[in-house]
Amino acid sequence: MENLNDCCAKIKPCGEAIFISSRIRLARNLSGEIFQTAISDKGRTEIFYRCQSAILKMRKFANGAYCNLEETPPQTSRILLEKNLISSELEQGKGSRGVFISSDAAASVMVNEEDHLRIQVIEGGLCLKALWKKINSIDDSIEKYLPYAFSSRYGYLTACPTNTGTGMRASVMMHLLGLAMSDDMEKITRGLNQLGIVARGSNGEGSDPVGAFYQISNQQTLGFSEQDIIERITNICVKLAEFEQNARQKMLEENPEALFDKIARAWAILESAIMISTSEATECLSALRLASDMGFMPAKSKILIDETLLKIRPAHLSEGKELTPKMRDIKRAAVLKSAIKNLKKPVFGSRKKRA
Ligand SMILES: Nc1ncnc2c1ncn2[C@@H]1O[C@H](COP(=O)(O)OP(=O)(O)OP(=O)(O)O)[C@@H](O)[C@H]1O
Repeated sequence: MENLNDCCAKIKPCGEAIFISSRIRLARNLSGEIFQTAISDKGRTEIFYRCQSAILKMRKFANGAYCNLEETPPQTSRILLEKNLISSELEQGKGSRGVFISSDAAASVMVNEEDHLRIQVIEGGLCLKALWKKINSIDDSIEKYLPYAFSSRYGYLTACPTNTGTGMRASVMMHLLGLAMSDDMEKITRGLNQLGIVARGSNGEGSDPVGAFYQISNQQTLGFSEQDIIERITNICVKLAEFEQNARQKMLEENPEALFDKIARAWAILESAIMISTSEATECLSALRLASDMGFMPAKSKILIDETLLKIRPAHLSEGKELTPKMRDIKRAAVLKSAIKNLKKPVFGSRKKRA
């Protein structure tokens, strides 16, 4: 089995433009077993070991890394959370629970989260169709060893009824700063809800869309096939990206001063702050991301910007040390100052015709 840190190091931001990353997760439970919400500690531990033995029969997980969250220091589990390898529900949960990470770090299986199993795959860009093939094959392999709770009428049975059916959430993380700056996101979010789609913040359920990073995913899992859901989310995300491009273009034509001011201020803050919070830093980096997309900074700046967005998050910043919030804010400002030195300052005179 691989070392957890080496495995995590394989996760690298890829500097995509509007479509940052795609994710599919499947919620699965073992047939005849009590759901997490009502199970005893002993029952939870038994489920954990049953799942562990099945998952480790697959080479990609046996050669990957494994983390038992009951025995893991919070600094390590926070790193896994910040890398999106686990959810906050698993991180904050109690009792026997853990995560198995594949050798390429692109797939992970959480055990004893809200459901007995939460299988997930993540990749950069808009690629839900390819991810579906991948996760479907992982799901089939696990099912060879673990019989799933399944009803021919309802589909996969889950701890929360909102996941029953396919048990699938397909999501795309998008950078929608143009729409957010034009105050259109509230209207769009309402429209999406009417279509059974939800726009969450970048940290998932209940999180704020700091920096206009939105995660677009399906709300409905019952009555549709997996392919239908994937096609629907893909089409909607393509449409949203079109709206975003239009919002950027409109801003440039009708109110360039506001756009340039936002970017210039972001640069100035990152260059000179003495202490800075994660959310303020994320907002500023988000503005530079937009500058890079719109041709005011080199396109390749996005790789460094995305790496920095991860580096400034609390657990990554602390590097295993106990830092107070103030110490973190001071260190974050220093990290940003040095990152900025490797970027070209935005120039507003020259730009590509269209982002
Ligand atoms: N497209 C994506 N790219 C990268 N990370 C993602 C993406 N979608 C979700 N995530 C991450 O996955 C984690 C869980 O997200 P979320 O809470 O929305 O879903 P869930 O736990 O699968 O669903 P549910 O709310 O139904 O239990 C979060 O940390 C979130 O940042």
